[in-house]
Amino acid sequence: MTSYALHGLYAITDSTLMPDDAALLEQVHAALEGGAAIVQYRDKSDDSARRLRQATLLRELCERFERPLLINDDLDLAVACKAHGVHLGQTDGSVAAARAQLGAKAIIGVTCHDSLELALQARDAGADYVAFGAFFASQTKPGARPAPLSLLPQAAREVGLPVVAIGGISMDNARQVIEAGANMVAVIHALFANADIRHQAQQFSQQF
Ligand SMILES: Cc1ncc(COP(=O)(O)OP(=O)(O)O)c(N)n1
Ligand SMILES: Cc1ncsc1CCOP(=O)(O)O
Ligand SMILES: [Mg+2]
Repeated sequence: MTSYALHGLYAITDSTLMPDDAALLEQVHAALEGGAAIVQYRDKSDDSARRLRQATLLRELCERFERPLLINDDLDLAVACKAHGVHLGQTDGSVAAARAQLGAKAIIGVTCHDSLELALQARDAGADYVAFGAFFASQTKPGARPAPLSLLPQAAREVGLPVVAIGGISMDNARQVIEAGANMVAVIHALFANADIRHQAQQFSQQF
């Protein structure tokens, strides 16, 4: 069981929008000031030294705000940088392995695409939240499998875990997924491509 609130804006980093350490830290700092409840380090590069350095810097920054840092895809990196959790896609490893490595208090999230069945499996395996999407067209991941809004009320009723909505979430549609049952909105482009990240984070956070 985690002691962090799994509710509100879930900010996910993007190495193209944050090309170096300074930009990464400045942009995530602004998102935290604006009220982001959770941060995920998502970096698809194979530069392991940079990944460990940046993840460690972000974990220290998040701790100053008393917010959790999760690592996307990479359990070993999560362990190495002492992150507060990990986000696992369907091919990113098991919840059991993550729990064994990270401990009982870690936050483990699982991608469930458009499938309630995958969410029930993730819950039974010990996940702390489930993530569905893409609900809208995503600039960051244009090929992401679409998910219908009708999944959210079902998931809120049947899974019994906090629910994350992801994929093309913007200030124009965040209310739709929240009203349908999402406890968190995971956002990349509409947050970090904005000229005023702090204000944008405030706007998203105020939707809850
Ligand atoms: C909060 C959250 N939800 C879903 C994802 C997507 O994870 P995955 O399907 O493994 O895809 P990649 O992000 O690894 O491309 C996520 N990262 N975070
Ligand atoms: C990682 C991921 N998984 C489904 S959509 C997506 C990208 C979300 O980014 P954006 O908020 O820019 O659409
Ligand atoms: Mg993944």
